[in-house]
Amino acid sequence: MAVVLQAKDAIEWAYRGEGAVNLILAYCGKSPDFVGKILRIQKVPRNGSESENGPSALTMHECLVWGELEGLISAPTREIAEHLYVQQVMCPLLGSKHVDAGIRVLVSREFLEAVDNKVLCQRPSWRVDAAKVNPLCDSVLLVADHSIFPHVSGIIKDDFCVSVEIKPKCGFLPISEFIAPENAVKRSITRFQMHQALKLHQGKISQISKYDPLDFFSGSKDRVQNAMKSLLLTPQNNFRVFLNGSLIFGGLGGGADSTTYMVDRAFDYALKHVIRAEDGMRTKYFLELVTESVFKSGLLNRLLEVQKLDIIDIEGAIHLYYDIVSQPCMVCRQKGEKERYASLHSIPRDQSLKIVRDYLTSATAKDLSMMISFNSRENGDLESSCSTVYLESTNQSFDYKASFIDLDMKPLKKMEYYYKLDQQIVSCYVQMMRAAKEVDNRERVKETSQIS
Ligand SMILES: O=P(O)(O)O[C@@H]1[C@@H](OP(=O)(O)O)[C@H](OP(=O)(O)O)[C@H](O)[C@H](OP(=O)(O)O)[C@H]1OP(=O)(O)O
Ligand SMILES: Nc1ncnc2c1ncn2[C@@H]1O[C@H](COP(=O)(O)OP(=O)(O)OP(=O)(O)O)[C@@H](O)[C@H]1O
Ligand SMILES: [Zn+2]
Repeated sequence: MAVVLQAKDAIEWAYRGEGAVNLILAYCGKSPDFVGKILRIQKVPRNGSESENGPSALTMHECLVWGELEGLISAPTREIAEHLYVQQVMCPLLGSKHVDAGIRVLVSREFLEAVDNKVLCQRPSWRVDAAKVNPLCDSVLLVADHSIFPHVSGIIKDDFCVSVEIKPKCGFLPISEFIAPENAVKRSITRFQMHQALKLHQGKISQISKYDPLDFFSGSKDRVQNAMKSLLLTPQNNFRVFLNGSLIFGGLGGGADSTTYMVDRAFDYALKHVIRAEDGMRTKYFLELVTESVFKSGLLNRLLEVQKLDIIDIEGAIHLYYDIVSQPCMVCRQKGEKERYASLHSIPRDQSLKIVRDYLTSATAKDLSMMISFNSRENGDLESSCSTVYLESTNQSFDYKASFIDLDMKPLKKMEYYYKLDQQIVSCYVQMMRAAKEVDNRERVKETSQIS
């Protein structure tokens, strides 16, 4: 008999965090069906009406793009279609060992309302203002809790588990021939770095991140280590650390400017049950441990391949989008350069569909996060289904498990937004660089005139 979570069950679920689209609850009860799991519950924007945002299946054009997936066209709701997407697209690409697609659990409206009320005071206020739990969902996702350590028997071991969450963002520079000459900077500066300038300008962050995705994906241990140090200095929504499921570093509830993290000594101290080292040294060794496991897992090579399914950049893919939705191409119209993109507008439909499908898959891969959980291996621990990593600095071995989370399908209609955002990011960056150069020049002129 299928379980349907009721209002009374809400007490056993505690707020864990959230992103823009989903609310995450961790199980704190005793039912073996739920121990070690989280619930991923869809939210709905407060400014949208319930019926507009209630469960609906894919659009007609999305069915064209994703129609080859088994059961997709007949999927009665978007949630079911998205679940199929994770199972059939993202799992094979990223490796089923690293993805828990989860199972759908039925919920009553009363359960969703009870949860919404219960977690209200724990959520960041700007997230509360933006969205609430979608009361119209009839099911939610039950997924493994990657912030605690899984064990062979399914039983959670009674010791310390530390886990990191990293949102690496796009790890390569585009080389598409369709990038307009005025946007050539995209070939040499990462989208992440340029986006930082826009976020700063919009007041979404107070400081530019020191993190460079190219370091993280470089394949060089020193550069990965560098990326880890930068994440520690400016975590934003790219870096979090949990101890036994509780956040000990990084911002709760996502968002770009996280400031609610432990700093320096407190974080170092919190690691004392995990990293055997003197005060002040644990953070450094912990970063070494993460670097080592990121390296050993080979996860980034795989992720980069999926990100690189975006071969012609949004500046190319947008033209195919307009063909798929049978609308006049707004970009060609706006640019008045029809000839330049004529080759794109004349490719066979099945190829357009594949390129856009790959673009959207890549968009998921550019936005997902990875979680790596660690459990110290004691001498007596013989049996382990996990990979192990050795931390030379402290002479400790750890079991670790690496997983990807947030593998949502990106809506096809977001293509227009992606194009606009891309142009906005580049133009803001170019303007900021120009302004910085002018200031620089003025200072130089001033210095020269002072000397002479
Ligand atoms: O466009 P980006 O790179 O800002 O990515 C968005 C993320 O912003 P950030 O990583 O902070 O820059 C954004 O993250 P936050 O809400 O800022 O934590 C979302 O992940 C968004 O995806 P979706 O709309 O929830 O499906 C993300 O949108 P997608 O581009 O992945 O659709
Ligand atoms: N399986 C999991 N195990 C442990 N923690 C998780 C899991 N899934 C999500 N979380 C936590 O909840 C947070 C929000 O989850 P998620 O990224 O899935 O939300 P989202 O709304 O889809 O995000 P986005 O804003 O990127 O669209 C994550 O950053 C992570 O800290
Ligand atoms: Zn066009």
